[in-house]
Amino acid sequence: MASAYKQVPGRLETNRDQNGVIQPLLTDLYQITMAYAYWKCGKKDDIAVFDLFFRKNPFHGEFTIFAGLDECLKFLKTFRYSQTDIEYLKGVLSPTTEPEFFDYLLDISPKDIILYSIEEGTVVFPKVPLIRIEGPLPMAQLLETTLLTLVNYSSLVATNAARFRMAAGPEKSLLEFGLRRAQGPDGGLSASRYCYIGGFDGTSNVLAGKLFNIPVKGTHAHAYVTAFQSLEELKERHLRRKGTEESVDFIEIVKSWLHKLTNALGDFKIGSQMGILQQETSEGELAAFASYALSFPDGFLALVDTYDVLKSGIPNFSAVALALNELGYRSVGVRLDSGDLAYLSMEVRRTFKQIASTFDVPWFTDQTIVASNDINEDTIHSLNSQGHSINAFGIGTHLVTCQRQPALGCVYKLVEVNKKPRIKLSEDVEKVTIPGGKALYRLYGSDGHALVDLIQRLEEAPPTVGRRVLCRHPFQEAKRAYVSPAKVESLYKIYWRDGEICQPLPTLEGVKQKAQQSLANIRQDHRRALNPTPYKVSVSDQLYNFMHELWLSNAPIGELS
Ligand SMILES: Nc1ncnc2c1ncn2[C@@H]1O[C@H](COP(=O)(O)OP(=O)(O)OP(=O)(O)O)[C@@H](O)[C@H]1O
Ligand SMILES: O=P(O)(O)OC[C@H]1O[C@H](OP(=O)(O)OP(=O)(O)O)[C@H](O)[C@@H]1O
Ligand SMILES: O=C(O)c1cccnc1
Ligand SMILES: [Mg+2]
Repeated sequence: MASAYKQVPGRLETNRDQNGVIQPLLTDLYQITMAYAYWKCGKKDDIAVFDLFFRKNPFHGEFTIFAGLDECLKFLKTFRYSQTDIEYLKGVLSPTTEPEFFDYLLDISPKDIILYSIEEGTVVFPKVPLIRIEGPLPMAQLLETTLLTLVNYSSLVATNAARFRMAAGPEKSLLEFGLRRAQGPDGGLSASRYCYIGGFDGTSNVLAGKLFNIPVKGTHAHAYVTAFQSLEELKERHLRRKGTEESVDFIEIVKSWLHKLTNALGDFKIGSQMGILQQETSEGELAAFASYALSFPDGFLALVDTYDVLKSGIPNFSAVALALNELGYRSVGVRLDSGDLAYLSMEVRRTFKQIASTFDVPWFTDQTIVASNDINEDTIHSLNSQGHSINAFGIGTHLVTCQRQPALGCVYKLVEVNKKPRIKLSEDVEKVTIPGGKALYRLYGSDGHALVDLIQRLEEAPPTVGRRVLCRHPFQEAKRAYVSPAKVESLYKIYWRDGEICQPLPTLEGVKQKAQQSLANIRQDHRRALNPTPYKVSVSDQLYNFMHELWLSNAPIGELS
């Protein structure tokens, strides 16, 4: 896998990686057949404008995080058909294809393309072009599928991650555990990268950590626990007292702590049982925990649900943690991977508190409780309403597969050719495109929150602070409002021109921060999980009239008989 990623040396980017699978042939065949037909009928130098946008926010929500731009730009930077690509295409296209077309393809590059885009990480809304591509029609057409594949899943999973973050709140640690359940290795890598942008703190995916500089984190699996049956199996039993050369028999200390715990907490009602009883703990589990602690005395975190969380996992974990403490090490906590996570986390916390006061180890109360097991956004909301004591969530399947909505419907539509606007009509009004190249502004109210996104024609003067501007619903005539913005933000920048990236690109960390800031700028009611308020996306009066005139002139008048 690592070799699928290659270093891309660049003027503005250093140490950035590009996924080797992203190349000009990673597209749909029809892009190439259309390019041929454009070329053959004399349209190769026509100048086209395409908009990339989506029509509906995912997950019954009212916002989306725009992601994938960095990869789109790297795709432009490396876009070249290789000799073997051309040989392959010669075998795929019809034998009647003129040979000069293949010379044209061999030579083609995005040097005459201009790419305008919203900044990666920005909160975006339906109908708003996220990216605008201007340039020779065949080249602009050839970019469609690849740009869509780079933006669609990235934005979807970043949005999903942002929703999990909002559900969990800013204090909880969120770890992405999805690689094993993702849609293939590339889906897994993309998920790790874009979940980080959306607000996760780390991933268990080691390659993602290396490639994208994301913190890698993890615990251990049930296999590690079931690999042990008794303390006798442990070949290594010794641990150094922290900061000294003194080596002591750690296993003896662990055993004595289990004794102390069962003596002291014999009457402590934990769950439905009357106390911690040594005969109910699993010795194999104790051996697994002790041996893991010997390997990671400063980072000990145990998976406690293999046999019975309250009767075995927690007593065994506590014995090992207190033995570590006796030698100067601080354990980290536990992971719960089954059962009622609200109830168990509360019982575990209560037990930690009791142990903390019984043995005068106040820090023990705050040992980390990680929860995992098929967690989705609703589970987190439900846990919040029940009350729980979980500090960190490990989330895989539902996060990376975006179970609630597996695709964001981003599309790429032609809106202008040779300065002449194009409109795509549809029975479904929502599918009618907004013609021509457009400018985009986010207008803010005096409380600092975004009020509306305003799309204008390029030749219009930008809205200005304090000056009333008419914002119209793009399709419903009666829906319109005046806005006097307290702040106006122009959302497009040119990222690609003259064959190179022409903006400094933020780091992944920068994009992550942008996402959080941008989310904070929209009102809470747009962000809430249940029945959020739609954010307004409007067009200027001039654009409204322009598009509706074009609509009428393109819609054939029927004849009834
Ligand atoms: N308190 C809770 N409130 C709501 N959902 C919960 C709560 N606790 C756990 N869950 C969720 O309920 C589901 C329980 O799934 P399931 O019954 O398959 O697992 P389990 O029996 O606990 O564990 P396993 O089968 O993995 O041993 C999981 O999706 C989990 O995230
Ligand atoms: O549940 P997810 O959100 O996908 O999170 C990832 C899961 O991966 C591991 O399970 P494992 O593969 O060991 O299988 P399990 O379901 O039997 O625990 C881990 O214990 C989590 O439960
Ligand atoms: O580190 C973990 O606990 C982990 C990693 C991947 C999947 N499930 C759990
Ligand atoms: Mg599991």
